[in-house]
Amino acid sequence: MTSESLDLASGDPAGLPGPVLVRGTGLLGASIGLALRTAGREVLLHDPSPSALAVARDIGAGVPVALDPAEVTDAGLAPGLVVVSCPPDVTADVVTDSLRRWPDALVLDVASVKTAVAAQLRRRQDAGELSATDVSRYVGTHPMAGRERSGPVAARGTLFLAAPWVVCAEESTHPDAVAAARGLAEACGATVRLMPAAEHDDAVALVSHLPQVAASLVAARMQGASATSLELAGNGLRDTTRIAASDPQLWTQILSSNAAAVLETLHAVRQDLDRLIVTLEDPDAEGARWGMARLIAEGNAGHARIPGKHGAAPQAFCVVTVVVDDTPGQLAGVLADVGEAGVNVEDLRMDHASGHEVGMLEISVLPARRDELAEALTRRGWKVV
Ligand SMILES: NC(=O)c1ccc[n+]([C@@H]2O[C@H](COP(=O)([O-])OP(=O)(O)OC[C@H]3O[C@@H](n4cnc5c(N)ncnc54)[C@H](O)[C@@H]3O)[C@@H](O)[C@H]2O)c1
Ligand SMILES: O=C(O)C(=O)C[C@]1(C(=O)O)C=C[C@@H](O)C=C1
Repeated sequence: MTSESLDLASGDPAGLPGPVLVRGTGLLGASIGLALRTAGREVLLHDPSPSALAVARDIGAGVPVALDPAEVTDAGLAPGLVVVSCPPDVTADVVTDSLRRWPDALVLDVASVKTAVAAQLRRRQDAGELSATDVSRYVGTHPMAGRERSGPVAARGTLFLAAPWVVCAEESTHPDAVAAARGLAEACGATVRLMPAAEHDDAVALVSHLPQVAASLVAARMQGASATSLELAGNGLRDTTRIAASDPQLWTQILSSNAAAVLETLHAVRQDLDRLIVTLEDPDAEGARWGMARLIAEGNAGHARIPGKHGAAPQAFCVVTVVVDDTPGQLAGVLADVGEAGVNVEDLRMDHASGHEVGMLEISVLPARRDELAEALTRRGWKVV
């Protein structure tokens, strides 16, 4: 089966079955709850951790409910869709429990690796623990958006805006389950990508799991660094290590359930690393400099292929850097003036120079607008560097 061979129901966020019960109210679950609440949907929450549940409720992600179907049905709150957003290693159990507990509901999960969950459900069907009809009410999904932080405190209702949301339907998946997944993704502002689970897992090994491993490996080298060395750290280190702050428990589960595909990418990286090491062992040897240049150039070529903002073709933006005082209101002031200048902000980041009470605000804009914006901000009294 290929991505194209699926003939699936079209999505309509308005047709998303409700209420939506979110099982697992951490980063993903609470973010989905927030996005759906903003879209005016009814969201029910459940999490075995009372504190995760309470925080999700307090930030407005939904209303906690008991898992007792009779109690929930009596209250008129039987879920039309169950979203399983718990750790990968319990996802198949919670999906199975949801299919059994809510025989009229559609069920989907958001775990980062898809073939493992599908295989566990198939085994349960083969063992007679789930019927084919039960399994047809389930579809595996994966929003390609997240953060390096866990738990509902880190949740954002805007997390999924313009992000791809992969839906891995099988031939046996009921079209209503796919339509519900599409409705959920679109209600959260994401863009649906239909893809077989195996193709998805190979893809994320390369574009998500390898970057995590690379960031962790680079950041791990900093453990033994002296304070003096670390004070020199600039954007190079920060850009390459943001996701090194991710949850070790979550990533152990992700990497181990996609081990074969991740291993393939790591072997390729090892070959490149070995190649580089050889050139550096004797940098003056014939061909060594060319070898180094080739590796960096290969990186240039790979980087140029990474899609830009909103999944559009890669585009080089220009950065206007403004020095702002580290005081309340400065950021809002600069942005208001950018708005006044009529220039669209394509990306934004803020850095703090260590030891100085100022921030460096980097405003990415289309190249054609850079000089105009720099002049407009300078005229308004901002220090543009
Ligand atoms: N973190 C990301 O960037 C990201 C992105 C996309 C998808 N995902 C996937 O989303 C899922 C959740 O990840 P997260 O980052 O929100 O993790 P998280 O640690 O922030 O939240 C997980 C929540 O699940 C709860 N939980 C544990 N066991 C449960 C059970 N049996 N039933 C219901 N809830 C249970 C935990 O108490 C916790 O509140 C994972 O499967 C992950 O692979 C994560
Ligand atoms: O941006 C981040 O912090 C992420 O961790 C996001 C990211 C990714 O690699 O893109 C990480 C794992 C998830 O399964 C999906 C998204």
